Amino acid sequence: MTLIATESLTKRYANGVLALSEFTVQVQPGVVGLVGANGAGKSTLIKILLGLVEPTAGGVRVLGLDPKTEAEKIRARVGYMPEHDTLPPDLAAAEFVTHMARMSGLPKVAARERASEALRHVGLYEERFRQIGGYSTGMKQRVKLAQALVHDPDLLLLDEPTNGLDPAGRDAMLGLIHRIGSEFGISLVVCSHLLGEVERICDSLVAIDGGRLLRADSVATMTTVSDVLAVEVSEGQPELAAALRAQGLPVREESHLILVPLAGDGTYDQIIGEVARLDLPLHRLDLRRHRIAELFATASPTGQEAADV
Ligand SMILES: Nc1ncnc2c1ncn2[C@@H]1O[C@H](COP(=O)(O)OP(=O)(O)OP(=O)(O)O)[C@@H](O)[C@H]1O
Repeated sequence: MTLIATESLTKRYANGVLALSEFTVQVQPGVVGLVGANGAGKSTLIKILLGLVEPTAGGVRVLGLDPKTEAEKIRARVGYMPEHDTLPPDLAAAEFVTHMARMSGLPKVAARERASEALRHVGLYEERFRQIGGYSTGMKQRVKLAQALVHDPDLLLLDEPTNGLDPAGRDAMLGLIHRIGSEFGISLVVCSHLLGEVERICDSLVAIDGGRLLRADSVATMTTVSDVLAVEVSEGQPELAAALRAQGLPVREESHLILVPLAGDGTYDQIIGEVARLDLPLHRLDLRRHRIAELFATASPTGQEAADV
């Protein structure tokens, strides 16, 4: 079944801001990245999917349901992890997540059990009776994830789940998201302006720019091999680049890589020949993959921000 389908979805806020414009997309189950710069319209889309914000025009379906008339059914099957910290500092994580389970309609005992289970999944089982106010940012993010998971949803919507985390916290959160997708079989939509993160954990990607759909495709398709060779040597990069230029190759350098457009097998031979002649340690010589960031390179300046990371 299609996870999310929108048809010419448009949202204009009361202040005149056009947050989404004629946005049409079909998203299949899996781990889906929703990427775009700040202000691109990601949160607006999430809120429309949950029935929290009404679209100005157009159609939308989540798990085949209409958020306008079936918001309650959607919330029973969808978990939402908001971007900002909305957690009650005076409650223990176990109390809060149990409360959220009760709000989803679970009976008392089942709610308590499911809360413990969800907190165990996110790695907070041992700390579950401590007050949330004393938690680190990473632990708070995990409480937000546990409350989104507690009613065993079919779909999780995560808004910037790695916000405010240090590199180790980010890695842990991304690992957790990946595990939820692969082990629990739950579909996830992960909102992010960090393309590298999305590339790492998502099966497919919806790119949004200025409220418009830029592209929706599988990550594998977007990162197919290009016709540019990437050459990496651990020393002597300037000498090698100069030698290849002297051979007439249109060489470009990008940090530790020399990039050479492939023009038949001869290009490989020319590069290997020069590496051998200069006696340089060759680390890498292969066709470069397209990167998701390239998507935004030709988009508007707002998209550029997303392409920078
Ligand atoms: N309640 C609102 N009233 C008026 N304008 C809004 C409202 N919410 C969002 N906007 C505007 O709509 C546009 C899209 O915002 P949105 O929050 O959906 O983007 P986003 O991609 O989620 O960005 P971010 O990552 O910064 O949250 C922005 O210009 C924003 O200022």
